Amino acid sequence: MVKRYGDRVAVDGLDLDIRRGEIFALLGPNGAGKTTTVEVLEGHRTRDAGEVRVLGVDPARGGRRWKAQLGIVLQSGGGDSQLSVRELLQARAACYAGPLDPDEVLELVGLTERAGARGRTLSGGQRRRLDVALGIVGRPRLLFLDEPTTGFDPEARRQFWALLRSLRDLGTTMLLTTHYLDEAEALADRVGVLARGRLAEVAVPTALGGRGTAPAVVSWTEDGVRRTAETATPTAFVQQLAARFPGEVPGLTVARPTLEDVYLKMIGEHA
Ligand SMILES: Nc1ncnc2c1ncn2[C@@H]1O[C@H](COP(=O)(O)OP(=O)(O)OP(=O)(O)O)[C@@H](O)[C@H]1O
Repeated sequence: MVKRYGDRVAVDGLDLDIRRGEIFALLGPNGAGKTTTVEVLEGHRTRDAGEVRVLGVDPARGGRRWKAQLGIVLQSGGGDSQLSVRELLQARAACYAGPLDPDEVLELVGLTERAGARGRTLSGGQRRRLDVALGIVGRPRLLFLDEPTTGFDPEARRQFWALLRSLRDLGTTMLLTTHYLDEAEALADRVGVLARGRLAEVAVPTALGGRGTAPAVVSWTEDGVRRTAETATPTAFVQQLAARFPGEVPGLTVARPTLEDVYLKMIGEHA
């Protein structure tokens, strides 16, 4: 898929398959083309070239029945309304042929106690939950989430992850964009890294950038100095190291590259 804005190529030959029932995280620096990609898939933007199918349909030609199978979690859709949380959700549910029960959705996103509150009196995290509730009440087969947990406190983020996992268990396919690599690691079945409108790599989070086979870094403190060594056989290395010390090896850690490490390296190479 190709998308240009004037002479600027925002998406440059993207080739991507998202599997039914998976959570796919699209990563990439600001301006990499994530939002543009998602908007083309949603049918909100036209593309300049390439073939795109979403639930078997070209988004440029998708009709109402196709649209009704998509859920889109926008950045704060209902937050400013005078309507109550329940009324907003009931109004949205009425747009669909086979919606979920609005009260069950409130329960699922943890907003039951705020059902009577006006949208604008919700906290930031509660608004985001409402955004998700609005996105899923139509029982979508495919859910798009654009940076869903921005502004969440750590506990709310964990709860939100659990919510997305339970949606996956119900069979919902999800495409999310995020700048939080821990979020991608915790949630995604696969991640794709976009850099300058091109896909640098698609992999399961534990294998991205050769992470699964990368050497381990062993660190310890010896004679008051912090030492590190890279090794493909950390177990043998630590055994030898342990033999040199009478008890515990001071400050011992064994680490593999984090998702953030490989991501930053990948982005650097594609800059
Ligand atoms: N409507 C537009 N008109 C012109 N250029 C645009 C438009 N929308 C996006 N762009 C450009 O296209 C490129 C990709 O933007 P896009 O918003 O898709 O990136 P992104 O990966 O979602 O970034 P972010 O992480 O900041 O949300 C950027 O260079 C951006 O300036």
